[in-house]
Formats: sequence, C-alpha cells, structure tokens
Amino acid sequence: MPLQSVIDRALAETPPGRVIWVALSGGLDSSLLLSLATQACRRYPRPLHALHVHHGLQAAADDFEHHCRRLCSRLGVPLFVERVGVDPGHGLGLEGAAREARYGAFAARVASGETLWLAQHRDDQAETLLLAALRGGGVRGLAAMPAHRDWQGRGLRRPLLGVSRAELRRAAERLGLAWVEDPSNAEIHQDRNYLRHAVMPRLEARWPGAAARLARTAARAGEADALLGELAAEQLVVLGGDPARLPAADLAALSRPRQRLLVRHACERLALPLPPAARLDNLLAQLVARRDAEVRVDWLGVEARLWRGDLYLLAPQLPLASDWSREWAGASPLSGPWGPLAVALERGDGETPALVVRPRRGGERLRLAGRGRRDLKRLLQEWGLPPWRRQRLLVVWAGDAPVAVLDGFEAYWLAVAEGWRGRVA
Ligand SMILES: Nc1ncnc2c1ncn2[C@@H]1O[C@H](COP(=O)(O)OP(=O)(O)OP(=O)(O)O)[C@@H](O)[C@H]1O
Repeated sequence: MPLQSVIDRALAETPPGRVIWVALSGGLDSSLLLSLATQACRRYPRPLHALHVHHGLQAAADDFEHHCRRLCSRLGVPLFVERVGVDPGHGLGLEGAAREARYGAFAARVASGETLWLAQHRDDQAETLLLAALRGGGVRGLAAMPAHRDWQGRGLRRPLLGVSRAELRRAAERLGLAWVEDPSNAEIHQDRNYLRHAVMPRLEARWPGAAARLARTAARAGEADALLGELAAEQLVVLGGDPARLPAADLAALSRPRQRLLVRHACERLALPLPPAARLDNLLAQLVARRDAEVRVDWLGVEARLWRGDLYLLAPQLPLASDWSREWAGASPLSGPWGPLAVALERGDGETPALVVRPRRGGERLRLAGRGRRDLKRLLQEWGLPPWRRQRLLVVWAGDAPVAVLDGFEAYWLAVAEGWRGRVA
C-alpha cells in the first residue's frame, strides 16, 4: 500500500475533531510521519500537533529540539516541547528511565479522547519480538507493539508499523527531508542496536523478508493475546467479577495456566504491576491453604493475600505511625494520613465539639444506637474486617469518648456513636 494511503487510513480511523499528536523525536521516522500526517491533514482537515520530549541526556539533545522547531515551523504545525528529568536509579536502566519519563510527558500533554501517533516501523517490530523471545517472554511479549491501543482514555497509534525502515528512508529522501541521526543508534553494545546491525542483516541474507515475517508473527501473537484477554474477562465474571477479591477455591479448581491468566488479568484490571512468574506460582501453590491460614505473597507494588477463602490483590499501604493524630472540626475534608478524606461528622444537636482523630489503639468502646456500649474489637470480628483493613482504621474522639470509626483509606464510616451523624461528602 502506498505510504500516503497508510497515513490516510490511520487518519480515517482516528476520532474526528480531536487533536492528533505526533511524537516527534527528530529522527528519520517521526520526522517523516509528521510530514506525511501534515499532507494528509491538508486533504482531510484535522487538528495536528507535534510533541517533542527533551531528555537532556545527550549532547545532541539540543540539536534534536532545533531540528523539530525548524521542521514544525516549515510545516506550520504547532510544536510542544516537554523537558523531563531522567532518573536512571530505579532499576530501569537509562533507556527504560528515559522511556518512562517520555511517557510521563506524553500523558501530561495528550488529553483523554486525543490520539498520539508514534513512528515505530516494521523493523522495530521485528526487533521487539526478538528481544521479547530472548528474554523468554510469553504471548504478550511476542505480540511486541500493538498498532493501536487505548491508553487511559487516549488513543495510541503506530501508523507505520507495517512499513519497512528501507521504505521509510526512500520516502524521506524522495521528499528531501532533513532529520537528525541519533548517535546512540550506532552503539552496538545495546541489545536492540546489536540485533539491528549484527543479527538482522544475517537473518535477511538467509531468509529474505525475515523482518516482515517476524512482524507477522507479532501480529498473530497480538491476536492470541487479545483472545486470552477475552477468555480471562469471561472467567472473571464466572468467579464473581471482582478483580480485587477472587474466591480461592474456585480459582484453585481451574487449570494452572488459567489461574495464571486470571491473576495477571486481575492485576491489569486493577492497574497493579504483574507478578514475576516465580511469585505467581508460589501464590497459586498456596491457594488451597487452610481457611484460617493467612497467606501473603508480595511483589513490587502488590500485596496478594489469602484470607478466609478469598484471594485479595492490594496496593501496599504505608504503615500508619501509632502517634499520628489530627485535630478536626468535623467538616469535610479530613486531612487523613494517606490523603484528604471526603467525610464529615457532627453531633446530632449541631454543637460539634473539637475532635481528635487517631489510629485505633485497642480497647475502644462505642455507644451504638439500640445496642449500648460495644467493644470495637468485637465489632470488627462481627463485621469480618480483614486484618489489613483493621490497620487503616481511624477513631474519632470527642474528649475521652470515641464517637466514630472510619476507614482512613477508602473514606467511609464503619460505625458512628449514638447521637452523632457521619456523612460521606
Ligand atoms: N524524544 C522524543 N520526543 C518525542 N517522541 C519521541 C522521542 N523519542 C522517541 N519518540 C517517539 O517514540 C518512537 C519510538 O522511539 P525510538 O527511540 O524507537 O525512535 P527514534 O529512533 O528515536 O526516532 P525516530 O522514530 O524518529 O527515528 C519514535 O518514533 C517517536 O515517535
């Protein structure tokens, strides 16, 4: 398909009336993508913007920015430049950290309903598949990069994913386009560059069209991955539909591959990090733990807990210091230990005295309407509150009397004493 038709089609599939952003690095591919998108938008008018992220990592960073400015002013496309700091100290490596910073900048600029176009092509796709296979990745990894996906309400699109690098270069030369060569692309110690310069030419020499075939494999793996997503969603409905709380016995009755699929799917639905394979197997092996046994398996960003027959997937919470306390007049919001809480509390006669909010210490007794004075500990047992939720309880005191109990994380009242009114604002 001619290149311009590829772009026209991508344009036709992008929601009309909303801004299309081209992620412009200043390299060949994204400079060409922007030029082609500009031509297409002249024929089918659409708001088109370019977005350049300045990482400040290389001496060449300013050259990239200058090139982007020149190109955009020539094409008459508004350019937005985002400056980001890259912190390689989080175990992602420099490349990973730069990528994370870049996506942070994209997210800050591109609004919900708008679309971001990226310029990866077919050879990038083949390399991504090989890198995933060399890491021992599964279907998700082998699917490499999707041609389009929803990204928190925004569209992410790669219109050039089916086009070869050679064809893009020919097109750029035909157009007399200028671009900046990224000096780091020649550094062969980087895995991707090694594949590009040392491996792919050999594969192509032995199997002409190797990159195109690998990209086809990625597309097939992508389809299989989407089907697995559908299967997992259906299975989740059968298990009650709550990704944060899965019935352990029902989960244990499934085949191990289905269990893995479902837990990963549940994490995705909750926007939690996926478990490393060994952690997941460790967790699944304990699914049939005795009902009264408490099992907890953690991985970065997640606490998985088996409690009373259910598997809970939770984001870890910072522990609450036992001496934390807050004076409060009862009006919303309450400035809680993990952030503002949209709750209000008042005495029935409207004469609310000064209140103090503290973590639960034990031994509190509340006077409940129709039930008299009750031990909070007993009440917690009665409500069947999981232990980790007990740790986030806040007790509101009026003088030396506890008058209400609040979940300090999810902002709701668990108990309010007789003569008091609690509201969720
Ligand atoms: N600094 C940046 N600012 C804006 N977009 C970027 C930046 N770096 C990369 N991108 C986008 O992400 C895509 C993939 O990045 P990658 O690093 O693989 O490409 P590149 O070789 O730097 O650039 P190009 O695709 O322009 O040749 C780019 O095609 C571009 O759309």
